[in-house]
Amino acid sequence: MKEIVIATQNKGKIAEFKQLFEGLEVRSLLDYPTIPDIVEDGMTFAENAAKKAETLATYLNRMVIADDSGLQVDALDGRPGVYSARYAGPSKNDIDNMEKVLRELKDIPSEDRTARFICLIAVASPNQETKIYEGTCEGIISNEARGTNGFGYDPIFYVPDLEKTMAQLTAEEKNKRSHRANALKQLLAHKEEWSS
Ligand SMILES: O=P(O)(O)OP(=O)(O)OP(=O)(O)OC[C@H]1O[C@@H](n2cnc3c(O)ncnc32)[C@H](O)[C@@H]1O
Ligand SMILES: [Mg+2]
Repeated sequence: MKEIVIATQNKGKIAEFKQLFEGLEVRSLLDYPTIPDIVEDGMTFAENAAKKAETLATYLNRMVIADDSGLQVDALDGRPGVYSARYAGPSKNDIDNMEKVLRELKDIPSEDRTARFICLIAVASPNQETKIYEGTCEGIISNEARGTNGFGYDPIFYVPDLEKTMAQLTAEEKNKRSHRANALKQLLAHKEEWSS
């Protein structure tokens, strides 16, 4: 395998997958601008990941992977969850999304600000059953945004054992422990299930 296609338009994810799949050519939806938007109308990360991977796999007639991911905050009953990208509205603005979470947690003490990132990676190939792998990463929602690395909710996601937010980690540090890295480890550990 020389090339991997990932059904995502998210530049933050693409940059991480390029590092995680070191040595492989990584292509994404940004390389296929004529493909219509894939509507993420699933109730779960798994459904959305499968839909993104299967849509592009059918279109390109080849194996494609997709990542559906998000933030789950315990004090918010799991929100933003599958709505993470559009939590503060359809413009998918990271700052607005973080501000909304911080506002909703305003009166919540740090011991009750537990949260996790979740990533579901789907592998789809024409005429084959889609396989799904999961990774998580535990943390605490900080009181303010800190750091400029990464993307999405990284500046408000505090990693207790490193005493930094995810956005204060280098790409290498994030890629050692992230939900995406953990899902990818599962995918690679079960290669026999999807490679043919
Ligand atoms: O669907 P694609 O095109 O892959 O891009 P997207 O940004 O819409 O991606 P999702 O539908 O999977 O939504 C995931 C959202 O969850 C957040 N998120 C996911 N992984 C993250 C990470 O590693 N760090 C911070 N936030 C993350 C971020 O807000 C993403 O936009
Ligand atoms: Mg999306």
